Amino acid sequence: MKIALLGYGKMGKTIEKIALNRGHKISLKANQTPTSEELNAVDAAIDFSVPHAAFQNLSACFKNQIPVACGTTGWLNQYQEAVELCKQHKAKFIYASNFSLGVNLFFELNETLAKMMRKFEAYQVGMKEIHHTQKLDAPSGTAISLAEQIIENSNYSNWKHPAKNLAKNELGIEAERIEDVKGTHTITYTSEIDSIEITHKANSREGFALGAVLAAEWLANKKEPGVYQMKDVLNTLKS
Ligand SMILES: NC(=O)c1ccc[n+]([C@@H]2O[C@H](COP(=O)([O-])OP(=O)(O)OC[C@H]3O[C@@H](n4cnc5c(N)ncnc54)[C@H](O)[C@@H]3O)[C@@H](O)[C@H]2O)c1
Ligand SMILES: O=C(O)C1=N[C@H](C(=O)O)CCC1
Repeated sequence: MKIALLGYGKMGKTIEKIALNRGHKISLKANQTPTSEELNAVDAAIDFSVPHAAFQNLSACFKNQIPVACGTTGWLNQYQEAVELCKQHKAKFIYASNFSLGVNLFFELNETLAKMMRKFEAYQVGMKEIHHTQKLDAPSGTAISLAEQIIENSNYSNWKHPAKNLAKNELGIEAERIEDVKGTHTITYTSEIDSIEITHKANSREGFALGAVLAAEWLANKKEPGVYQMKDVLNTLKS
């Protein structure tokens, strides 16, 4: 299929390699919001741009009914508005804070662990994410997704970054920036007696890129318009 890459930076370039290997054509590489004319020449769009541009790029896709997979983080204050606009235009949309298979398995592990630990009040939960120094947002989108899963399955009521002066029901998220780190997320349950820790470490950007291409393929083949999740894509691949 013909793909538009909205954002041709580190991720856009990695996605291009994976998409070409899977037989797709990159018809547009844009570092600005695409025009309707540009969008109407493609079958699907993949947005890995910058936080302040994501909503505008998505709106352009929805208005032209171009299926769009969005991996850009740091714009979630406009997510509900994007959902409404997508529905209004009967478009197809997936946002994932993390498209990699490994992190999506880690999400399942995180949810299960949170459910297991819910009744053990002696344990405090902490979260830390580490990314490269060019990252614009903190905490990472993945850390926010992980925190939301824990909050849904525990007595924590909200997350806080930076993780300072935490109230009893606040889950602290620490963020560190180190040259060239692709993405590491650690969740720790600590009591006076011991600690339980789970970590996901991305060794390259290829996992994110493959997941995004799979999501764009899935959306382009999907008949029904709607707002979908990476879970829907992975469930289809499993069956
Ligand atoms: N969901 C995931 O799996 C996942 C994985 C990695 C990165 N990300 C996110 O993807 C985004 C991009 O990451 P990156 O490492 O490629 O960043 P990057 O800075 O290397 O690339 C971003 C690109 O977007 C371009 N850009 C600026 N304004 C634009 C606009 N209006 N329209 C389109 N493009 C525009 C920039 O010129 C740049 O080339 C970030 O938000 C990051 O957090 C998500
Ligand atoms: O490199 C980035 O930037 C990443 N962003 C996503 C996030 O914010 O969670 C996914 C991991 C890499």
